[in-house]
Amino acid sequence: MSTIAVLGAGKIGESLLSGLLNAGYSPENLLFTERYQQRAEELTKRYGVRATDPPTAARQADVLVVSVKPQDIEPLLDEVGELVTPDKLVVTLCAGLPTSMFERRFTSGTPVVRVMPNTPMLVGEAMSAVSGGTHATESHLDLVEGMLGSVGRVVRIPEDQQDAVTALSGSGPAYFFYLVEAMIDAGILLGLPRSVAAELVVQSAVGSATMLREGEGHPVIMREGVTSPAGTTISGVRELEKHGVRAALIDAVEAAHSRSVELGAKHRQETDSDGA
Ligand SMILES: NC(=O)C1=CN([C@@H]2O[C@H](COP(=O)(O)OP(=O)(O)OC[C@H]3O[C@@H](n4cnc5c(N)ncnc54)[C@H](OP(=O)(O)O)[C@@H]3O)[C@@H](O)[C@H]2O)C=CC1
Ligand SMILES: O=C(O)[C@@H]1CCC=N1
Repeated sequence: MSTIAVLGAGKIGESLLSGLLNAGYSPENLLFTERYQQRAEELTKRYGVRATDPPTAARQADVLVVSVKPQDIEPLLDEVGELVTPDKLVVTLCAGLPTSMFERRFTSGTPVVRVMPNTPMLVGEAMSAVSGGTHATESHLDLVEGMLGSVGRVVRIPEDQQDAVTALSGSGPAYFFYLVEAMIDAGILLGLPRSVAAELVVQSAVGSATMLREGEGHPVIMREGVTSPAGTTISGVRELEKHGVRAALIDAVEAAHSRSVELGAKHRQETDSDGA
């Protein structure tokens, strides 16, 4: 089995480590790097996975998963760039950053696969979208799809759709959590104990998500099924429309898309000026 190193075990890096262990990956086949010793020790204690430094990870692992913030990418690439050779596979989870930027920094021919996952990976329910760079072959993509398929669902997309995916499913869980948070507040306003409000809202979210995934209908049909003539739901829906919640959600996703494009802009310009 390939050895996988997670470079930057923050929120998504930890979710990946945890998801892979839950899916049956052996701790011996996993490595991670973290900047702070205390965080590294905590993760090793929690997961039994070995911490190391980025150059050692680059030498020892077959698959390098880059999961630092886009703003932190340069120092990491300075540290490992020359050690990354075409026998390795680089998987980047970084929002906005194009595969071409990584390819320029590693030995020529190194395969790079760009992935946008999301944090439900922690519970084996990630949504991940995968795009191959110039040197990624079908077998590299298969390997990445196998790895991410063990922690959720995977789609393959052209790289120019990655900023849209980042805005929709990469950031998406935050919008669902926001909605749940607001609904729990509403329950509290109506006098329900917090724990009861939370249970009611979370189970309603799980039930609705299961219907969306397993049912055959469109979300509009499912919403109509809840909305009785002259009933309670239509009074609530009218308020959502009055407050422009649909437009606000569309604007939110569009703003996240713009930010993803912005995070990659500098690196795309460098690639263009290199004539790559
Ligand atoms: N969170 C999410 O839901 C998702 C995130 N992503 C992408 O994943 C990446 C990480 O995001 P997220 O997990 O939220 O961010 P975090 O800040 O939680 O995680 C990044 C981790 O990398 C560490 N780090 C930074 N530089 C280095 C380095 N040179 N060597 C080792 N470790 C380093 C950071 O340490 P320190 O704490 O010291 O900064 C931090 O622990 C981003 O590029 C983001 O776009 C993609 C999909 C979803
Ligand atoms: O907020 C972010 O930038 C990252 C990318 C997608 C989800 N979290």
